[in-house]
Amino acid sequence: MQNWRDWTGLGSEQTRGKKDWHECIDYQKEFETGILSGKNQYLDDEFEKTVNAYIEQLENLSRLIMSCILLSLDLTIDSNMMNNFEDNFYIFCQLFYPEFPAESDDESIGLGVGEHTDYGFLTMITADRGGLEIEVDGDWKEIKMIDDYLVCNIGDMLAHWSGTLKATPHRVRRLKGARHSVA
Ligand SMILES: O=C(O)CCC(=O)C(=O)O
Ligand SMILES: [Fe+2]
Repeated sequence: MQNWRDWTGLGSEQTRGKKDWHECIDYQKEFETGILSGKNQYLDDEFEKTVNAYIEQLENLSRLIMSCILLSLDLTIDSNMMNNFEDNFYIFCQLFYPEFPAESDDESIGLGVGEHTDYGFLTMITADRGGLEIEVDGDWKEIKMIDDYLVCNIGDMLAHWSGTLKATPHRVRRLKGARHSVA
């Protein structure tokens, strides 16, 4: 494991004391020095190009969404305001959820991902099938995954920074069959 830029095995991540039933590979914005320094690890050069092209698109989309959110908060968008979002940080996760073992009575295992809010500003999710649920007024609602669409969740930092927006509580339920997502 190099500064969390690596593979995390099944059950190594926990939410609320329960093992999450997924494995993941994390990539982060790279820094030369400091606590977040470290290099991402890619399968090969071609894969590195693909991942970075996708991340660049997500960064552009995030800035666009942030400018819409600023407008909705009645904030004047000037270049100073948007500069705050130039020097960004991201974590890009490829997640694999294997089929949940039907017979398992292991109480240490929770869900695909247990209930949580993300700690960042925005999270963009795409997946090859459903399973993601968000909490609305105390009920869990399944999010339908639609081809060519992304799900965008508000994270703790944006909730705190805006003072009015709410971070989206979400989870991934136990699944029959495998699921892949990127977030
Ligand atoms: O796989 C998903 O749909 C969501 C993953 C997630 O909540 C996370 O990585 O924080
Ligand atoms: Fe999340």
